[in-house]
Amino acid sequence: MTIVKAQYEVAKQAYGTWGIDVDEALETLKRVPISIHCWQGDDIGGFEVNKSELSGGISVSGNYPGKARNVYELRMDLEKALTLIPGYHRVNLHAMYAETNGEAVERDELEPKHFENWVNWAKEKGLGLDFNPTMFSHEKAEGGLTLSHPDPEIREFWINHCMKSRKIGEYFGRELGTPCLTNLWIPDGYKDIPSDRLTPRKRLKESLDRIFAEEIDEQYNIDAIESKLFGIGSESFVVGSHEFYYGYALKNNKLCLVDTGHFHPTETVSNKISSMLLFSDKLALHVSRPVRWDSDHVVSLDDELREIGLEIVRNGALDKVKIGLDFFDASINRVAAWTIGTRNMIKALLYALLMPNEHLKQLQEEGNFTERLALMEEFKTYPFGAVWDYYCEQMGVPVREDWLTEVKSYEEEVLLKR
Ligand SMILES: C[C@H](O)[C@H](O)[C@@H](O)C(=O)CO
Ligand SMILES: [Mn+2]
Repeated sequence: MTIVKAQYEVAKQAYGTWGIDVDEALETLKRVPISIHCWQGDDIGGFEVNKSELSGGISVSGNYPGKARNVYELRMDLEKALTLIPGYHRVNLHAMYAETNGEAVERDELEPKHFENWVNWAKEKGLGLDFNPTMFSHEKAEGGLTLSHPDPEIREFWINHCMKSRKIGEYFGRELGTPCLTNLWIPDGYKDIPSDRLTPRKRLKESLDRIFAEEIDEQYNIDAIESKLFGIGSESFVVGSHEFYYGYALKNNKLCLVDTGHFHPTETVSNKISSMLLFSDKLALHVSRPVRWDSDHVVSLDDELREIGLEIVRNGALDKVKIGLDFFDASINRVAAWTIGTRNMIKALLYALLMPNEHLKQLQEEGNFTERLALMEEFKTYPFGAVWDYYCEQMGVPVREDWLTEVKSYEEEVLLKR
């Protein structure tokens, strides 16, 4: 028996005394896909022929060597990261990762054929794909407005891009046998206090109605809309606020996507999940780590991440919440960034699966807050790490920090030669 297995057996006993079936928890965990965002690998550059500077009020800092310079390198780096992350996952693409054979193809002309290589790759690797229209880093988004722009021609361009994106999502879903989540995030907003909040919101609503007019089978494509409180350059007003999209999603049967960095600094997404799920069947997450602002730091196993995991698990929502990641750090090795952030997300789910959730709920119902707090605290030092290590071993990925050795060799052999 390996040490990892021996420690696992001890952990199993500890959790077993609380009626927690650890083997079953691992079986459940195996079936939860995380949508890994491709854009960590190239600092949200994309590979368009007529590529523009990053815009839309999002920003990446750092110049760690080895970023992917083309789609082949990006896929290669993703493959490396996937060998270090336990489980079966998805990759989340943006329209700006289209492959157009050196030809400049405008975003409103993108088609499934421009993503054929991604689909073939996903088939080969057994991955699902998710998608996003790219509504920034483009001359037509320079003023910070897209679907709510006062100019109908500009709106038309972005409406068409979104309609094309849904068709690409449908293609992914059809080809891969797992529905693609096509998520729409737009940067639209104003730096300073607006004199009219309603008109841009009316225009955004009309644009969305046009984009979603065509019914697409949810077996293939599921639409999501992502809100935001503020961005760089849209500090005072964002057209697509949470209330706006939540209202739209409820009325039009769309998925609301909540990004953990898109709220007021003291407002938590973990506290929204139960409310939102009382009114919608599904919701989507962009798990990020805002440090004082929507800074998109690599996800850490902090209190909020654990709380998100707990809210999903204890409310029986593992198949209702589509978990995606959204962070980008160019100051560290990018393959390591994916590995750290994704492993942490999975750890948070495992942590939640190993809690005596029903018992804790019961204590709360009984008003026994002393025992509720005592147990929640004691479980923080239960041998969760031993179960995690065993999961990694069982899934054929490096245990504990062993993955770092692999990232270091990959850095020397591949990344530093770029
Ligand atoms: C690149 C992503 O689409 C982007 O990060 C968006 O999801 C977001 O969160 C913007 O702040
Ligand atoms: Mn996001």
